[in-house]
Amino acid sequence: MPPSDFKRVIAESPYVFIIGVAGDSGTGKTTFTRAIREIFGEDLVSTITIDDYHKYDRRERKELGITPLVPEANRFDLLEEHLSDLKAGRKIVKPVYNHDNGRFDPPVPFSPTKILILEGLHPFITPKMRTLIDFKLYVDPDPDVKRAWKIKRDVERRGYSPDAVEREMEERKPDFERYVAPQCLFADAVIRIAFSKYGREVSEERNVYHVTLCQNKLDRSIGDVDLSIDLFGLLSLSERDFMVEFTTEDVGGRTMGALTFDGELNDAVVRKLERNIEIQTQVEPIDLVQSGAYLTAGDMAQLILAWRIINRRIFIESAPETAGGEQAASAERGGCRCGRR
Ligand SMILES: Nc1ncnc2c1ncn2[C@@H]1O[C@H](COP(=O)(O)OP(=O)(O)OP(=O)(O)O)[C@@H](O)[C@H]1O
Ligand SMILES: O=C(CO)[C@H](O)[C@H](O)COP(=O)(O)O
Repeated sequence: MPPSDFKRVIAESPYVFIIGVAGDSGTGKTTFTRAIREIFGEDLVSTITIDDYHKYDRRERKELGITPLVPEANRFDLLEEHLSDLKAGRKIVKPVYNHDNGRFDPPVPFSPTKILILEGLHPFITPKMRTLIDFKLYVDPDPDVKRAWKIKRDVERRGYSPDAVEREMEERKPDFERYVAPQCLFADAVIRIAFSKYGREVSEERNVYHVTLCQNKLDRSIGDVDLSIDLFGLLSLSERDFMVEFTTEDVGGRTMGALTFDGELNDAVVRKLERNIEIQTQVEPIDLVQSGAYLTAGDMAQLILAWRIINRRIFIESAPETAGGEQAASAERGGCRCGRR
């Protein structure tokens, strides 16, 4: 199938492709799937947050003295049932957890779309969930980045005080290490985020981070989307710092390809990249960057990741029997946390 046909093929196919995004609260799960939502649009993509499958409300968790990170505090049996239904094209009635008041709202009907993003603390926790998910992403910011994002978000949007957020993060840490972090062993891609090597203020003021995308090798490359540009020429023209590096990294005993970006690319580079993608995929220009603005390392990682996910989806179309299989990684590799902590 030529790459330019992929959007139509996905729209017409009965296959429900599930993207699982794992990571702690406020770690960028929604942010890093933005390109996918922008490319395919609301008709084709919907999102389920696993928070909706908490077993207890906030008050009950407090009384029981457990965090939402403990698997028993969640209804994974119901989530498995719902994922199976959605995968088979059936509607579900989904619970709703309300972060504003810490209680459950009435359940809502939810219809399957051709691309379903499942994001939360535990998307890869059970073998059945791992089998149902077609592409697994683990988002892994450095602890200091995670702290800064979480405080900003929870103070500004969820009404907590900075002290309360810090305290909660400390309390959650053991459960995070025990139940959430090991899931990176099952991921097809791991995104690591650190403050920019060009200075923390560059991150805080301009959203520029040092982003590494660790990836499994491709099933089979459709490889025809040429993201290549005359990097040296363009970087020489670039008004701001930008770096790109390719190495390999050990992720829980697996060797993954690691593509790192840091800094910003200016308008000329962005337009050329967008034009390349547009010509080769026939998708609308991906408006990640406003005119005259800069493409950050994080935007770049999103684009590559989006293309990687599309690649996996197309592979399934041509070899459906291989879909949803357990990845090579196994929790038995034991204890390792993405090989870096
Ligand atoms: N790449 C990024 N660059 C800058 N800030 C970011 C980035 N990713 C996340 N953030 C910050 O962290 C906050 C949370 O991000 P996001 O909503 O993507 O996380 P999440 O993991 O989906 O959170 P949750 O599951 O708890 O809703 C954002 O509001 C933003 O302030
Ligand atoms: O880990 C989380 C996922 O976002 C939240 O802490 C969990 O969903 C509970 O939410 P709240 O703190 O609003 O009661």
